[in-house]
Amino acid sequence: MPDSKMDETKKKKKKTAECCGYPISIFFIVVNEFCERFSYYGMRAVLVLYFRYFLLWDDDLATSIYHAFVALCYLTPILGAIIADSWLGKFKTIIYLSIVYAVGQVVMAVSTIHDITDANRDGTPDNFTLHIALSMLGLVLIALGTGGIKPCVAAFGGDQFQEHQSRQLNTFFSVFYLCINAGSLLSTLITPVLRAQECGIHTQQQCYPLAFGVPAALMVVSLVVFIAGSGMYTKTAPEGNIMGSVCKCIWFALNNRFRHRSDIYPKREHWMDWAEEKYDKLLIAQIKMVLKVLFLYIPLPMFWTLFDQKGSRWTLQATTMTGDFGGFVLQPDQMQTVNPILILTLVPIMDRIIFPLIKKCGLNFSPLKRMTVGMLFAATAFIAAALVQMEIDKTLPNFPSSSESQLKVVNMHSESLIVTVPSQEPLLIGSFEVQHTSKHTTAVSHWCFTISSHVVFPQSSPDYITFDQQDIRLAFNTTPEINKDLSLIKGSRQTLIIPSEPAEMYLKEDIKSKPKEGKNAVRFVNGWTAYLNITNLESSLQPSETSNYTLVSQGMRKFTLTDGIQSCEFSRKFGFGSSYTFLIPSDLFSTDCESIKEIEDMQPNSVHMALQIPQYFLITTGEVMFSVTGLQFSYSQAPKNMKSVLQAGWLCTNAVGNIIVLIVAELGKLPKQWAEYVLFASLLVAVSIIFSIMAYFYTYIDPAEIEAEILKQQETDPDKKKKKETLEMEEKENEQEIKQTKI
Ligand SMILES: CC(C)C[C@H](NC(=O)[C@@H](N)Cc1ccccc1)C(=O)O
Repeated sequence: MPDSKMDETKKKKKKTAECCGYPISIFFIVVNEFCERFSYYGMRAVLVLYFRYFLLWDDDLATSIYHAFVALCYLTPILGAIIADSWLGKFKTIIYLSIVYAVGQVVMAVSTIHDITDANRDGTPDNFTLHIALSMLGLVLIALGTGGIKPCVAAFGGDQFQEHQSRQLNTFFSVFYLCINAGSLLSTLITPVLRAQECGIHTQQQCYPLAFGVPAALMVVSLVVFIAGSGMYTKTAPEGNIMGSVCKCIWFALNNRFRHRSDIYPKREHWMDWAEEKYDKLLIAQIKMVLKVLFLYIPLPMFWTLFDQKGSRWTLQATTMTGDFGGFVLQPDQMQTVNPILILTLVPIMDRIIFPLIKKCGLNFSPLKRMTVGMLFAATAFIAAALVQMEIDKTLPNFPSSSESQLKVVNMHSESLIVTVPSQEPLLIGSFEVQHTSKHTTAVSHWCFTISSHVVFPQSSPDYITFDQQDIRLAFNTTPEINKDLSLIKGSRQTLIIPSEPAEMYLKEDIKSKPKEGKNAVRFVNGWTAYLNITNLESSLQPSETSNYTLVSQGMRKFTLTDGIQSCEFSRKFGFGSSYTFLIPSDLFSTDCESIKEIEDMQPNSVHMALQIPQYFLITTGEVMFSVTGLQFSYSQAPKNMKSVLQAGWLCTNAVGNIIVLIVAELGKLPKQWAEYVLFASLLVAVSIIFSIMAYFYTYIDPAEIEAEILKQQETDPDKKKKKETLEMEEKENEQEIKQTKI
């Protein structure tokens, strides 16, 4: 950096106003970060639902595009850092990219207004292509904006501190992290509520425009707050195409080293020293500092691979648990908010109590040691998750394997039936009609058998049944006896519905995994003599017909049944993750829906979501030790002109971690979820051991000190002094020439 520029920066630094030892400009930066994170996490909280229920994409497409977007948000920091450090400087980069970001949020919000293409006013968009195109454009702009400014804001915040404020500088990164989490916590709580409102010009629909509009407004506020602090910032000027110079310098060093590979040339201390012939000592020293830190970052993505699974695997785990906390009910995806809540409590506890206590005990808990311990905490969190999973597995239904089928028989005929199936005791199934006095007694039997290859029972056997692979024969004691060949689906659960006319029996496939998002799957079998309309069902039910499953949320749910003339209401309280088949009898209306019987296809979740709190506590403790320290470390170990670049390198470890999650999800899982958790925990322990060895060999530096020393050396070095004087003379001559041409 030319001396004149350094002096300028120093002079500007002296002028900064302070409050309680902190530069006042910091206030604008942390408020800006709070609003920006509100905007980002608020939009993210409703994004998958928008894909799924507005654009009507299937689950796979919705989750893939969502993860691709998140990964892009952590890859674009490189671009932002290059623009900031080489061209515009951090201040201008933050302003320009924030504008791009705010425009992206507005485009996204506009894309969610169904009325803009709903010409026939049926409540659904008529031109999905336009909505998709707008939302994709919005997302690309958002990814560019959020990722682009991310490395600049943290580094710009650090730049506001002067040399005597090193203690405050460390606290700044903690406060910065608190703001991130306060913003994300509020938005993840608020935006889903906004989405649940109804709004629209022609028809009332879920209010996505409000859910995306509020984050857009917050991004505009974030930009305004940042600009408001403009007069108070310390702005370090960019030093031309620094990334270009770095790449050229590395290339030259590698080339030069290769050309001088013979033993006759004396060895140099570092391979970058082979650039000395052409490049400034200062630049070489700065590159060495950056490369040393980047090398240390190689194992870090593994931490994020585990950390990012709390948004996917752990939320899925929560869907198999119950969230009834007595006074309030927590939805599975709301469990994630435990992370920012814990951050808000753990960061001050660590900063004020734990770390000072460790220091008092005389232990050197250096940044890299903290990061290693953070990784180990994350690994333990996954062990805790595995233990919870084992508890859940005990309560899960015994689903058939791929070579098995499970069959349940429901008798809605007016008399009891004896059903015989291969290798089973004949079953006496009470008539639906005669058992309705006891509401919860079900006319059902449920058993499991393995479909083996062709088996022939002796012809003389009284209950002879032949089944060939998945084909089975059932015999009923009706007169005349009914024999029915049925084809079962392997790896599936099915119900044989025997209606009032047994010969018309049919198979209906049952739910074979826990319903999504902790919801409950319900279906009805119509034993009433005419068609029935039931609220929440897609279409009306013909006599003897069984509806498809429909999902209902936890809590008291009411269903109205009507045949067009009479109607009655049926209410039931649901827990989490259950499944029921409701049998509608022929005396439905005379008993005012009281005679409806239920069959529990799948019992409600019984393991409580509170059991996930230890794993959240462990991973968040790990996050505070790893992520807050990493942010601080990346700033403190970076040379002045590459602060944003190193922040971007740090964020890149997160992007790689996210990509690993995507690959793992694609490759498939281990048969047992708990085993996968243990595998990830073991991998992270192995990686943290490698990292601790690498950290052992790392020497902490003060980049500013090294830079100042090299500059001083260069001042006194006659060769360099001469070079500098010639350079300055050349510059002056150039300026004069330009002036003359203007005249
Ligand atoms: C992890 C990021 C690189 C850093 C930071 N994220 C957090 O601080 C998370 N604890 C935020 C969060 C909020 C809600 C649900 C999960 C995570 C960031 O976003 O900058």
